[in-house]
Amino acid sequence: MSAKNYKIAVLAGDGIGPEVMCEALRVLEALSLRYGFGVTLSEQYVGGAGIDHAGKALPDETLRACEAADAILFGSVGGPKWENLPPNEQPERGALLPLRKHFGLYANLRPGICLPALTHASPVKNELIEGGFDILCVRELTGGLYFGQPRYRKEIDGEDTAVDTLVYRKSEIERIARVAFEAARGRRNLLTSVDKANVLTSSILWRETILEVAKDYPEVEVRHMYVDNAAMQLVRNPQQFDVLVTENLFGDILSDEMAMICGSLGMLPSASLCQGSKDNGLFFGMYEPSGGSAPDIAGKGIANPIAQILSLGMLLRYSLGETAAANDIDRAVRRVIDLGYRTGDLATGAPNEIRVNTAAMGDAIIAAL
Ligand SMILES: NC(=O)C1=CN([C@@H]2O[C@H](COP(=O)(O)OP(=O)(O)OC[C@H]3O[C@@H](n4cnc5c(N)ncnc54)[C@H](O)[C@@H]3O)[C@@H](O)[C@H]2O)C=CC1
Ligand SMILES: CC(C)CC(=O)C(=O)O
Ligand SMILES: [Mg+2]
Repeated sequence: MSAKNYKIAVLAGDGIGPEVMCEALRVLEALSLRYGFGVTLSEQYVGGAGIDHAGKALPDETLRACEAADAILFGSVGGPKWENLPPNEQPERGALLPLRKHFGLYANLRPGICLPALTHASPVKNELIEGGFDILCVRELTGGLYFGQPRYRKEIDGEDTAVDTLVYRKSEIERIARVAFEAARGRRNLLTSVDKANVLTSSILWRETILEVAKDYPEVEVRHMYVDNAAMQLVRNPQQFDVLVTENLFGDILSDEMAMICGSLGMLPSASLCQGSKDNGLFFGMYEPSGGSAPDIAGKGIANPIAQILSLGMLLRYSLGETAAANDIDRAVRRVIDLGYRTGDLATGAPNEIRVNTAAMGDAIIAAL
């Protein structure tokens, strides 16, 4: 039994964020009792909630709480209420991206696991994914189009014109490549690097750098794939992938596709980790579902809390080193899915399904821990 006390900044955010966060915190409480570790939560406003309560998307107090924490558990931000604000004040550009940049969270791990019992919830033909599949998307998170400068909108030659810049430094590609190769080494030793090297100069550098880093990992087979083909191959034959590494925008898009072929965006967690590890092999990180605030279902109590709960599992594993507790979460989620528990996003109408809302899915997972 450990006698540790961990500090976690909890940023539930907007839309379904608070609803799914509530279930993750109940799971955390159950695990802290089971394993005897203490948790001090600092619950803070972020995103639209930050704007409404403190006048900006990332209030100073929220940032300070994150800086003081061992890890950040994040919900989601954004929604129609705030989308007409100036772009840099909106929840996404005013809070989420600055948090990623501030903490240098360049390595975004998105595990897309299609559990065998969920193949029927996937839009992919079932004969193509019999037995499920397991893909790890390693997305570069602090570079590329989302951060590149210059970025502006102004009148040029009498016409309203907008510019975003896709820029990557070699060192940024190299460090994400190493994360991906290390991950592949512990899995099926297969790395697919996704780029657009037939068109983009940044992708040519990306591909060259991947090949250079590959020399340090001779046991890992490297495949290169253009992003348009990758989008198609994911629905044609997802089982061909093991680890997939790609730049920020491509990873954003492909990971939503990956989530859906696993059954639902509500299943896909994520870990965003910073450079290097603490002395003990653990990382500072921010953990959040891969999806957004889902305004279309927010406030109804029907969102799937699994992505948030699995994100908590990643936090326990990568930032706190509470491996047994993390394993309990993964096992419990598999068990409730095997037992037939389904929120609306996963339901197919099969006779053995037990339709549940957000809270009841939380109850089922806690009971299965
Ligand atoms: N990390 C974050 O905070 C992110 C925020 N956003 C923001 O979220 C807002 C909505 O964006 P959308 O493009 O609609 O994407 P979204 O990911 O919020 O929703 C897409 C679809 O997936 C469904 N969905 C997502 N999570 C679900 C869950 N846990 N359970 C059941 N269904 C779920 C939604 O109901 C919707 O039909 C926008 O303001 C966007 O900028 C989007 C992505 C990530
Ligand atoms: C606002 C976006 C950059 C967030 C997003 O879509 C993501 O992280 O997947
Ligand atoms: Mg996204």
